Amino acid sequence: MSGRGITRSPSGEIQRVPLLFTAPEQESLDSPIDRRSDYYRQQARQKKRVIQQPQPLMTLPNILTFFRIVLIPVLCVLWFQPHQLAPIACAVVFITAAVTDWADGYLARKLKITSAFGAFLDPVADKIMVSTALILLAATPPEPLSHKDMAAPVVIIIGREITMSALREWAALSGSGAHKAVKVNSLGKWKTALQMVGMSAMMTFRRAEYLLGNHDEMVRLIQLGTRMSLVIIWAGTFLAVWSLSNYMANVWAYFRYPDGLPEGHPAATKPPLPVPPKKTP
Ligand SMILES: O=P(O)(O)OC[C@H](O)CO
Repeated sequence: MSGRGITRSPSGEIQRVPLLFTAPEQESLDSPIDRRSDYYRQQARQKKRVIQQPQPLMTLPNILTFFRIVLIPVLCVLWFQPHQLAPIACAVVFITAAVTDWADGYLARKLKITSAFGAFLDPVADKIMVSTALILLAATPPEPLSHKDMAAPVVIIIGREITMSALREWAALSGSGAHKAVKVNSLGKWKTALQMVGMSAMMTFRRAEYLLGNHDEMVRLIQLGTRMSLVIIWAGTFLAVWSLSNYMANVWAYFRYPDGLPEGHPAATKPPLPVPPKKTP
């Protein structure tokens, strides 16, 4: 039996697929070539097949998240247009995306249509949106900022997002409950909100003298606004590092104490969840 590149024996066991240019006897868990694929194959053998319930995909919150992803190429195309209104159009596109970020979560909770797919897609869309906007701002920094001013927060935030995605993948692959330790928390939401506010403000001030006037006082105000926006982005950068260390601490605590934190542990501030009473038939 076979499907989507996976070959199964009649007994249901996943069969070994030989790697290109590698003799079967060379394949081993210690080989850097195939350590990953062997690991996944072993995991697949060990895991019981879970019956997956069909999940609704095109719910209103998910459509909003998809819309946010569609806005990314729109932002990229608009960014380099020479038209005087292009910078403010970019700001409008980015602010719209930021609003959908708030709206999709709100609607999912309000309409009680949260889904595992939405929980996966939402942070991914945020990461792509934030990283794209940061790269664009670093490529053409608004006056009076330089490339140097933008470089550090951009590198820290994008590095953090890559690490965070890898941490989630690793937690999910461990096959245990560790994925719960990396579920989006309020600190993660605040850091995204702060970054989006900082970037929205910076885009609004970018070349704003075209619309607001080119006299000295106005230019000074616009430049002050741009500097303040950078301060907000730095605050978002600080929260990004803080929330990452928080997620890492959660994962570490999970693997160190899989049965729950011991009494008196500094992180054991929350009371244990009440155990629901067993239903009697
Ligand atoms: O905690 P993160 O980095 O996965 O991000 C949180 C999301 O952006 C919240 O919408």
